[in-house]
Amino acid sequence: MAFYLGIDLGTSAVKCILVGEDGSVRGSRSAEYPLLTPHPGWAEQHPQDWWEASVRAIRELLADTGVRGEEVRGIGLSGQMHGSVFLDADRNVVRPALLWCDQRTAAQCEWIEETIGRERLGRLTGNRALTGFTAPKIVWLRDKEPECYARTAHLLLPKDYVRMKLTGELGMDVADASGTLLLDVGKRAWSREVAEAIGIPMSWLPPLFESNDIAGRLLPEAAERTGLAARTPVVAGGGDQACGAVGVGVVRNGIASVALGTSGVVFVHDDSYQADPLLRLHSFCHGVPGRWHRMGVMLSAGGAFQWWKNRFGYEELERAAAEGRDVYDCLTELAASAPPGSEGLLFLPYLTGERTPHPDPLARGGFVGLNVRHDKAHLTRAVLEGITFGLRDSLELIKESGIAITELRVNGGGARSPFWRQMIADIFGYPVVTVNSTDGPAYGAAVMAASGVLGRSIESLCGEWIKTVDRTEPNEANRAAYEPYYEVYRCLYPALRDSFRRLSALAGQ
Ligand SMILES: Nc1ncnc2c1ncn2[C@@H]1O[C@H](COP(=O)(O)OP(=O)(O)O)[C@@H](O)[C@H]1O
Ligand SMILES: O=C(CO)[C@@H](O)[C@H](O)COP(=O)(O)O
Repeated sequence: MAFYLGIDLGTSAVKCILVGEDGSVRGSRSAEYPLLTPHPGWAEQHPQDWWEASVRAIRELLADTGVRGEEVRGIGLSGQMHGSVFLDADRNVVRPALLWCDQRTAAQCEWIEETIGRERLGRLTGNRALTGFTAPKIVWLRDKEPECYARTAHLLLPKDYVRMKLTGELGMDVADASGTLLLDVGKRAWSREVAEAIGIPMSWLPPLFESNDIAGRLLPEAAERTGLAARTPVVAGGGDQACGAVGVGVVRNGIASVALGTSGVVFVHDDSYQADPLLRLHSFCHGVPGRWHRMGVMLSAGGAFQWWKNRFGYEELERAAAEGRDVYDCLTELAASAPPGSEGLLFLPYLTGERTPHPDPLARGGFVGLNVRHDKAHLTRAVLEGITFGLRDSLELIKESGIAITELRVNGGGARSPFWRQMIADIFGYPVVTVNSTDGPAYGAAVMAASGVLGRSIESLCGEWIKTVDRTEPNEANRAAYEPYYEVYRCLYPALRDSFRRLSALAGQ
């Protein structure tokens, strides 16, 4: 049988899956790597760690499944977006990569918008300068580490580094390149005008591909390390949001997806290029050739729930260990014992700053409305509700743009929870659908590989391989109960914005 390997280079781990030619998943394997936070608000990783973890996960996956290297006919890559991999002329890593969730570049974003002009930047790239994006990271390097800047000769995004180790080739797909702020998203080509305006050498920017283009073939040394066959085709792949959307079949107008990973994303497909006139949503190329998408991105969605579990979920951790259950399931069970609205308690999930709809690295979290009746169940439910209200903000921007949505498909770790899926259906007011492929971005990367190797369209493979398995309808009583809470939630950030700034200054952040 022929198999396609999907590699998703996440923020905490790389996940590799093998998909058979009928679309079924034969097996998956993950390998973790550390996240470095040398200063508050900074987030870095060593590209070499990504490569070593990928080698380990692929080897173990082949051993677990008994699939032979020669049976893998194509490889596709998905990855955390925006991270800056700086390479010297010999393709050695110059310094650890700055990641999508790194917040150090507020001054550089301001400088870029002043230098180019926000309106002109929007016209050229479809987007604003946001702290997570790649171009501000390059400007930061020039400002703060001029020796590293002087040694740099090539720029890649995280998964492109792994592809370079697999194939020896430099390259980037237009979906992931959209998050650099250096791409003319409408034309699917580098924007010389932007690069020159902010002084980024065009020679640093690699060749561009569509996600299902074959961007190289496996090197003999990479074949030896991974157990795959030399010369196996490797497609360009895409950023994890585009791959995740393909992985749940969001490849035509009308279907939106909600990704509950560390970040939280509401994603809609666009047949043609449509930038958000006010630049509140990200407007990017899709992983489907000749298609685009818009999305709103929350920085801490699943990440805020993970924080709650790590800091306050010790009883549930113990119970989960004793009963052989998932700690998140114990926490959602606890949350379900409080009513919608958590009896007057709201949670703001901006624990690592925010992007959509409040592009503010200094935004912070909080519980508002606490009273003596509240216990851990209320607080846990409020955390999930606050994250979901934050995602609803992105949905509202999408609706304001006139995009008609008929169905929401969920992916990411949070989508495993039926309780959270019901909450999304109730707060968003749309049916929430899960599909047979639960491996999200890694599955989308495998679809891209099959598309490139077989010469079939991504849409037709999605149509054949991806099926609905569960549908959660909104509960009208809950929906009505949530609505007034959402109205209050929306007022909180504007009211607290200045206090967040003062608190960040007091904490030296
Ligand atoms: N059973 C579950 N119930 C609810 N949320 C969950 C569950 N399992 C995982 N999660 C959430 O999903 C997040 C991880 O999602 P994942 O897609 O693996 O993230 P990433 O790719 O960013 O590492 C966790 O931080 C947690 O918030
Ligand atoms: O910054 C973005 C999208 O713009 C994030 O989606 C990152 O690409 C990684 O997110 P997780 O998959 O780790 O949540």
